[in-house]
Amino acid sequence: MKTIRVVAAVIKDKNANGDPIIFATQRGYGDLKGGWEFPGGKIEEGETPKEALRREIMEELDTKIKVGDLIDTIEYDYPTFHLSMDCFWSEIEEGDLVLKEHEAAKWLTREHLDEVAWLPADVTLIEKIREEISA
Ligand SMILES: Nc1nc2c([nH]c(=O)n2[C@H]2C[C@H](O)[C@@H](COP(=O)(O)OP(=O)(O)OP(=O)(O)O)O2)c(=O)[nH]1
Repeated sequence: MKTIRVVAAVIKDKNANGDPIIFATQRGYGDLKGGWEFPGGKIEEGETPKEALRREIMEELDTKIKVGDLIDTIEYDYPTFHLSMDCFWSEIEEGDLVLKEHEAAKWLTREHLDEVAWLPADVTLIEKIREEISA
């Protein structure tokens, strides 16, 4: 089975109460349309994962991000390909997260992480995020 290498940004901020919030986006096209994910996409030849992520977020959301630590690399078998996805904590550096390709987006607090229908590959990542922002 072919492997697709993807990078995803878990963009973190704080709400008015000072609670951490995470930016989730809903896929606007393709087989997985309607599913919720973290913005990002495929790594192109010659790019490092972090470079790929900055490029993707600029293309999809017209926003510059600062890419921080790796949260996890998700390995998941879809029916037609294997996904290997590096997921990074990220912060907005400049821009307003304009939805250029996605259908919708939401900021979620820890308590509301289960409110959206995540893509199947993202479910274990959500558990990890929940643990990491509980501190
Ligand atoms: N960006 C992103 N992709 C995810 C997540 N979870 C998950 O299973 N994926 C899958 C969906 C896609 O098959 C692949 C990402 O590729 P992509 O965003 O370039 O999607 P695509 O194939 O529609 O893009 P394109 O070639 O048409 O530009 O990874 C996630 O949280 N974020």
